[in-house]
Amino acid sequence: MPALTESELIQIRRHLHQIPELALHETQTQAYLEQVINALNCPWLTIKHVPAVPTALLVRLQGTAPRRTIGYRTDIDALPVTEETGLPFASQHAGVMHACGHDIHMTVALGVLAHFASVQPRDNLLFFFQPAEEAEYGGKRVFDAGAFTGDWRPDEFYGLHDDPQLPAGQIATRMGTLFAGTTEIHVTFTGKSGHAAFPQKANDAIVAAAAFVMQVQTIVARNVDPVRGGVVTLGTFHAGTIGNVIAGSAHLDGTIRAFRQSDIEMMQQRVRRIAEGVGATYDVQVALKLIQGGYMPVENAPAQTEVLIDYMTQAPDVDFALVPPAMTGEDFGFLLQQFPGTMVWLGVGDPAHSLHSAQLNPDEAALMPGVKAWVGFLTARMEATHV
Ligand SMILES: CC(=O)N[C@@H](CCC[C@H](N)C(=O)O)C(=O)O
Repeated sequence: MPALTESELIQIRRHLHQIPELALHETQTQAYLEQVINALNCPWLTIKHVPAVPTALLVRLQGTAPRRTIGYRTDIDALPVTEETGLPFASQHAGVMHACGHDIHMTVALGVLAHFASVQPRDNLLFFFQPAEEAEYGGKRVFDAGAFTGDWRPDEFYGLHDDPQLPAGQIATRMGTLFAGTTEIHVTFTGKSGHAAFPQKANDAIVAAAAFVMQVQTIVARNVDPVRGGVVTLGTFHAGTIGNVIAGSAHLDGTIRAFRQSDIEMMQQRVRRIAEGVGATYDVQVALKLIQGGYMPVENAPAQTEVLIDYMTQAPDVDFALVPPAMTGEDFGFLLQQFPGTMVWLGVGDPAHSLHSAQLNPDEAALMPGVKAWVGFLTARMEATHV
């Protein structure tokens, strides 16, 4: 049974692109992945489901002479973004889009899996199709459900994320920290609604929330070591119904980011203190939730990353670059705390658009080089005598 051709990869990617689903709701995506995997008809392949996280999918390939189990993880969820690409294969799910390129990630994973379903690997391979990367920390949920135990325990774990700023097909990573750790901010300020003409009879939640927005900007400016950096972004602000009614409540969502866990904890503490201060100053009630879940900093493990960089640098058909760390988050950071391994970027050549853009249009020319780089690396890794 042959591995997937470039046109088959493109067909798969376009199908996945049309059926994006939000975190923990990836039922159609999971069914399609299983359909493609079952069609491989591979006798050394086993599929496992995780009842506690029903949209997760684990696939194990039995090795011929295994000395270890090598894990490869891809995320499968999408974002609440309304697609604006105008592509003929654009999202068919209103308000949901693969705006972070997880359709590309899944397709590369299927390409690698299909190769080792046609050429039995020497070591065992574990493919993890992970729900809920953008929110709800699916990697940690599946780990906590005990899915990575016994024969399903990887000795090392690898994964990729696409990067529109890099040329299509380029692989890029670094030793040490690749991505930030993050914490979601969810906060509601509750005051008292009333007539716009009588502010003295009401308590304006928008004014309190606006003060919060401005004050948290001081965290990066005044509390974080400027050499290390950090991010506090509030991405939503919902309040009020009409211009002549004072809003009784305001809800905001955002994210805290830094490369060190100690900085993240300090920033969480500052957000908490500022929210409490705003509550006291403006006499509003504050309901604050800070959720880190599994979004730990993504730390590439020294031994595996050195081997990977050596391979990618020397492989004649791999375009490889060393890159600085980025403030993107990834719950693969949690899995890399449990199992040593490496995350890389895969360039998808769309520099006009960032990840999470409604117009993101990754170049499909990245698919085959992505598959080949991983097949080459995993094959070399399985031939190596050292662990
Ligand atoms: C690669 C990527 O874009 N990941 C997301 C992860 C989000 C984590 C969490 N929901 C948060 O918002 O902090 C990212 O936004 O970086």
